Amino acid sequence: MSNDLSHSSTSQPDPVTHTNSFSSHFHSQGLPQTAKMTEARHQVNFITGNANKLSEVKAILEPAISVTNQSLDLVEIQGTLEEVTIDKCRRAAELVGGPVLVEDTCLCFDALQDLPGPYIKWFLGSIGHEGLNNMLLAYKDKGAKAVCTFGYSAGPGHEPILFQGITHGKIVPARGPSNFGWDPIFEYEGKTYAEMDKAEKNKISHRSRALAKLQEWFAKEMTA
Ligand SMILES: O=P(O)(O)OP(=O)(O)OP(=O)(O)OC[C@H]1O[C@@H](n2cnc3c(O)ncnc32)[C@H](O)[C@@H]1O
Ligand SMILES: [Mg+2]
Repeated sequence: MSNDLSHSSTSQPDPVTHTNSFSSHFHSQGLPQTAKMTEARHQVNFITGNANKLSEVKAILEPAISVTNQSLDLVEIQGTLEEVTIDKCRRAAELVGGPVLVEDTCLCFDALQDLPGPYIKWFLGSIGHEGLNNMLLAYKDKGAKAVCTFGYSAGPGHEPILFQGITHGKIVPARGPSNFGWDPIFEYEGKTYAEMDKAEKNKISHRSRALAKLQEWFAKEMTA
């Protein structure tokens, strides 16, 4: 795929186990001391293999926060979207040996109790836009949530902090260019994401809503 930044698989550490409830990871619930940033204040190292995600994150965060990127092939566990992001973030921090930002995107169908959710990549790859529409044929309700969950870790051993953004829309037959994932079948206020220009999508997207929370947190950290 042209938007895939992955080059090769990287050896993975053993899975990290944790006992904390993920709700304590959300930034709105207080900042753990361990999350204080040091020299990485105006910079994040975004670990993703997805070039489209990277370009949206850069468009939204830069120039205030500079974004570097490493494309690592991170294992993604099964679980809730928060569990997936927390685990991904811990693995990334271990592999990189420093501060990291990761992100996991879910597409949740209201009629299907939020499935495919974190497994949307595999559904999209297997059955495509038409198949995803067909999954909802039996239901009147075509509502869907695009959910973006960023995880920031100050480094190995530092608990991830989560920033989540949600945009409600509906699933429609594909309209617009097929450059980025399921953009052509996710409609928000009459336009699919794919029919919007980049700036328009970045104003209302699940990703920009999550990044607004990250920016707010960074701003507080810088004045702390
Ligand atoms: O390396 P990572 O960051 O994990 O990148 P990825 O492409 O594997 O991404 P995810 O694991 O988060 O899987 C999400 C799927 O949804 C797609 N996707 C993510 N954000 C999207 C957006 O804003 N619009 C359309 N499709 C999107 C993406 O291409 C994947 O198929
Ligand atoms: Mg992925």
